[in-house]
Amino acid sequence: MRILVFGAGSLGTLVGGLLASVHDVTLVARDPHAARVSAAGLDIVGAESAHVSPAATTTETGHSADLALVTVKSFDTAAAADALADCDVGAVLSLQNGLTEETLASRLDAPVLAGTATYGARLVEPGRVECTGVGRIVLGALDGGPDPLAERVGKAFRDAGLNALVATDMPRRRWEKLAVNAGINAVTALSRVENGALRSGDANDLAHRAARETARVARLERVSLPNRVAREAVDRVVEKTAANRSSMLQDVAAEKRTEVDAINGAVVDIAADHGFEVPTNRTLAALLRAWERGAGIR
Ligand SMILES: NC(=O)C1=CN([C@@H]2O[C@H](COP(=O)(O)OP(=O)(O)OC[C@H]3O[C@@H](n4cnc5c(N)ncnc54)[C@H](O)[C@@H]3O)[C@@H](O)[C@H]2O)C=CC1
Ligand SMILES: CC(C)(CO)C(=O)C(=O)O
Repeated sequence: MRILVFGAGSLGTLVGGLLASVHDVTLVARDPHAARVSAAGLDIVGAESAHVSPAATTTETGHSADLALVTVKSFDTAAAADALADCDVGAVLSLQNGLTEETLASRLDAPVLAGTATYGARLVEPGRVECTGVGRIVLGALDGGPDPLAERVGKAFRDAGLNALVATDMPRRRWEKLAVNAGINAVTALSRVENGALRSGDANDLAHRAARETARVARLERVSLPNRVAREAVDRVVEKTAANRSSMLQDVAAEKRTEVDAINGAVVDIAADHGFEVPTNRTLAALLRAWERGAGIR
């Protein structure tokens, strides 16, 4: 399969690099990473290890591929979609956090698949990516149901040794992941704690409230996600990732823009479309945006 990875930073480089053992992969990245991969190949280290040689370029448009993986941060999704609109791609799959597929689908002709990724990835230096945890990629039709295209993509991922599952209930899975991110990311980022600090007490209560509101908005969107399931998902992920610093905490620590708009912000916006108020998500989003403005990155 000819696969274009749009936005090869940490996750895109890891997944694209693993896919390159079997498929024809092109990483769209920024220099010096793109130049280094072109010149000397890519080292994958950590929980996965390989040396592979995908193509790498900073050119964003004019590509032709069977599949485009979108792995930019959520706030770069619209720009990525506009660049992909000037490519010839058979399908698009987002592995991003937050609700980004709608942005892609509204700007692109190609079918857009939904995806979630729990692999851990860190770009250590140009040309070198660390797999910090072997997770799973789940993908499927954006509106749910069986999908032959998703099956082909899932097989292509498994052929390259990736742990990939094709699911027929992506709407529920996306909203459950959103509830987990809405509950964990903002709370850990604002209080500067590891995920495990959300096991109990006020922080656990706050994470549950954000997740419960997200589940309620999911149901307004006709996605069946009971409050209990969302709360339990938060607790399960907190337990499993207790020693992790959430991606949003890492962004705040590095004084980088966060994905709050596509997580708590998306919950607020979609709730508002239904005339519904989500005070916990609104407060978390407002605090993070205030921090971003104060840090001069918004
Ligand atoms: N890193 C991880 O372990 C995981 C990340 N995710 C999600 O995956 C998405 C990506 O995360 P990361 O890889 O960590 O972020 P990242 O910031 O390391 O990678 C994004 C890359 O896209 C590049 N980019 C943006 N616009 C571009 C353009 N127009 N042309 C070329 N390159 C462009 C940036 O330079 C950056 O290197 C996020 O939504 C994140 O939440 C999900 C699961 C795990
Ligand atoms: C699941 C969780 C919360 C793990 O840290 C995550 O997705 C993130 O940090 O963005």
